Amino acid sequence: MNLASIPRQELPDILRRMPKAELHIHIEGSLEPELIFAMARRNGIELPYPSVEALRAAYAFTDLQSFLDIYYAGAGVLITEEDFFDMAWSYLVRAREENVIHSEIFFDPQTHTARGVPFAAVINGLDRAVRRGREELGLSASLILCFLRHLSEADALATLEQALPFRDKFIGVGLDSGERGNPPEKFAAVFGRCRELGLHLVAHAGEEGPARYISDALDLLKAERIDHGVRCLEDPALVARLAAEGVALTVCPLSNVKLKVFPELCRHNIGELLARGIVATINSDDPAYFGGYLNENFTAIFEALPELGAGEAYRLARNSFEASFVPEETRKGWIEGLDSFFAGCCAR
Ligand code: HPA
Ligand SMILES: [Zn+2]
Repeated sequence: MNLASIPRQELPDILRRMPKAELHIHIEGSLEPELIFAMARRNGIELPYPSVEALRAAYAFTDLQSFLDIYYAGAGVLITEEDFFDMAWSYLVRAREENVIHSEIFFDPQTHTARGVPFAAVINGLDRAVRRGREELGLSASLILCFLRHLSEADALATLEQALPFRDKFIGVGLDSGERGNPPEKFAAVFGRCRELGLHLVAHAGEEGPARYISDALDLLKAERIDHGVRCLEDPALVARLAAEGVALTVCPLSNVKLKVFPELCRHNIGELLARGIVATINSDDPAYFGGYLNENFTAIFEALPELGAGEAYRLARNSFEASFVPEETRKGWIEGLDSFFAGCCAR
């Protein structure tokens, strides 16, 4: 397969059409302003914004915390099982249109249970959408429960207890929310317990927090993947370790620019991460808030970085399958499908 023979102008179309997995999407971050207004109306909730446009105009973030404030406020319209179903279904339909064939979806139960929404309403709504997605869209999807790191470990442990009766409805746990001042070690005990339970483990680290949080997430939490992780380049020994151990990073280019992790897309380090042999992937994070779903993240970053070509497109899609939590056989089948897709592109 001579990927170098593929002309650069064909890349946007190839990026959109190629099969891929998404491994870093917060389902609450897929809640579009239109859906926020529809749910507020049907649940009798008054929003502090007069219109969809006014709400969208408020999406001018200066950092992670300024985003989280508005993201948690938006999630306040989610009340019933139906709301959680509708949110997830709308994401899955969109993902299918973008040729996402597998998605590992984060959800933040504490954002909802703290408001009195039953845990069962959250997970049953999401699970119903995931199952319908498999059946009707042919899209493989699973759920990852995230603990909010600005809350206590005791709160995370209590959330895990609430989740255990639904153990078959999620495949792993993650760690999200404000990173600064909430280091991985704060959650070592709850991650230890999740590990004993056979859950997959991931953690946000090295988005706003230092490179040290990435190594601590690996050593103290035994995280199998790192969400974001882009600040690893500040520590050359860590970069060598990530590459040698094949630790995947779920990178989110549009999110990184909106939250000022990088000043502009053309300054993003995804090209360098790949060049150093890191298993990097592209993801949307919170697409309703950051200006694009998965394909928009791909096309925008490829347009911004001249060092990304067809070889990198193939590598990123392949990494997304290799880093996914599906059985080896499934992964192999998807990679064969990807190989045929790219062989077709070379032959044209
Ligand atoms: O990018 C993120 N970082 C931390 N917490 C989050 N919750 C939703 N998106 C994010
Ligand atoms: Zn995230």
